[in-house]
Amino acid sequence: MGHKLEDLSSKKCVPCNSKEMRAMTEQAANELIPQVPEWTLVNESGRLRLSRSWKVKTYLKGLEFFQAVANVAEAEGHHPDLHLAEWNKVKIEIWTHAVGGVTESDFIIAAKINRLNLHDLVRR
Ligand SMILES: C[C@H](O)[C@H](O)[C@H]1CNC2=NC(N)=NC(=O)C2=N1
Repeated sequence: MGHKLEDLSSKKCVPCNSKEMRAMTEQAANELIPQVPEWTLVNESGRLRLSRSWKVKTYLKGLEFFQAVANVAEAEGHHPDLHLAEWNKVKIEIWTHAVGGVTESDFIIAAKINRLNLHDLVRR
């Protein structure tokens, strides 16, 4: 990945309760979004979050997917919202509850999720 203005996936999340934690503006978030392909920025009544959906091969593979994401989340101390609906539809939403919006930590987690090898779990 070279040194493309600090690859997000090689950064660490900062604690959500840290003092310098502030929600990003929509403009700042839009500038970062190209660095997390397939994620979209959604505005839920003024609160920004990152969202991405996948179809998994089986219900159990959905849970395996969640376990892989949970391992990233625990390592970073930053925890995405995990949804599994209609047996094979996984949706992950990431936002910083503590500030009611998105922070760089959310982008870092999204970048790390993008690097998971999900080949065996998701439908093509
Ligand atoms: C103290 C600790 O950092 C906080 O409780 C964390 C845990 N994980 C978290 N995850 C997310 N996504 N948002 C938070 O505000 C948050 N808070």
